[in-house]
Amino acid sequence: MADFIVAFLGPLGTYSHQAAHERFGDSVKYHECSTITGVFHAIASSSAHVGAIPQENSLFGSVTETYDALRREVAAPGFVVGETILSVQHCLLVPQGVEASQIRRIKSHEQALGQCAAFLAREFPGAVLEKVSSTAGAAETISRDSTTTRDCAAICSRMCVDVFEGLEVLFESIQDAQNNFTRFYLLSKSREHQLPPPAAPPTKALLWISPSGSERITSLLATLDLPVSRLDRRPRPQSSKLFQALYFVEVEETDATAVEQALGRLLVQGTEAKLLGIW
Ligand SMILES: O=C(O)C(=O)C[C@]1(C(=O)O)C=C[C@@H](O)C=C1
Repeated sequence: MADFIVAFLGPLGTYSHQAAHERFGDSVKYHECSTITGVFHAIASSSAHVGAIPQENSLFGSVTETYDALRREVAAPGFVVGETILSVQHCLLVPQGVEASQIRRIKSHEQALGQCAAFLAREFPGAVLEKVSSTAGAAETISRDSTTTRDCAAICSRMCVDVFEGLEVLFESIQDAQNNFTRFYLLSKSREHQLPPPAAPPTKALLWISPSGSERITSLLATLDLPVSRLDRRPRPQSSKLFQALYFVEVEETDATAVEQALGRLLVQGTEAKLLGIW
């Protein structure tokens, strides 16, 4: 298993890193990427066997960058072969010695800023919120600049205090509800790639469907006739029709044969659709 490589949104200390480590442990190699889209590229270029990709948070909802990467990669390799769920507890980290009254800017991933919106409005109503590529990336920046920049904080995991020098925790568990979970897709280059240890028979699947001008998503879902558990809609700007969309459809309590037959029913009637994952 030593040469099984898992890609994640880095640097070390992100929730993606923790989710990957909880799922795969120490027996695999890890490959850091600087963006979520970079994780897709690592899979497509075979730099990694599997990527851990944040898909949905229980407080803030769908991870837009992931759906946009899935949308752009519709023609590229990449297949969801599993999922893993992580409990997310955010901290506010500052350079050592900095007090709350000094903070003017707060950096984090947009998901983390969104999950802490009530805390930020209550404690730091005047602060500038800066979106960066990851929570640990925010911690890395304030650590690197900590001697010169004393008005900046990062929202990230407590683990970042141990990963980056010169930081301390100012507030703990600052997300808008105690129960906060992020679900990650495990993306592989192809359907044939099995996850270690060998997976149980699949019960879930992900497809995209792009209704043409005359098709309605409701009738396409009726044709699909599978137990749909979630539906996400993203724009499809390259199409000729204004506001044309792609629908990401997740189904559960199903099996591979039922999914393939359902997809076949859409394709045979000329609907654009593709299987993006089965696990
Ligand atoms: O920035 C990180 O630490 C990530 O792993 C990304 C991410 C996300 O995109 O949702 C993962 C889990 C948390 O919900 C916050 C951020």
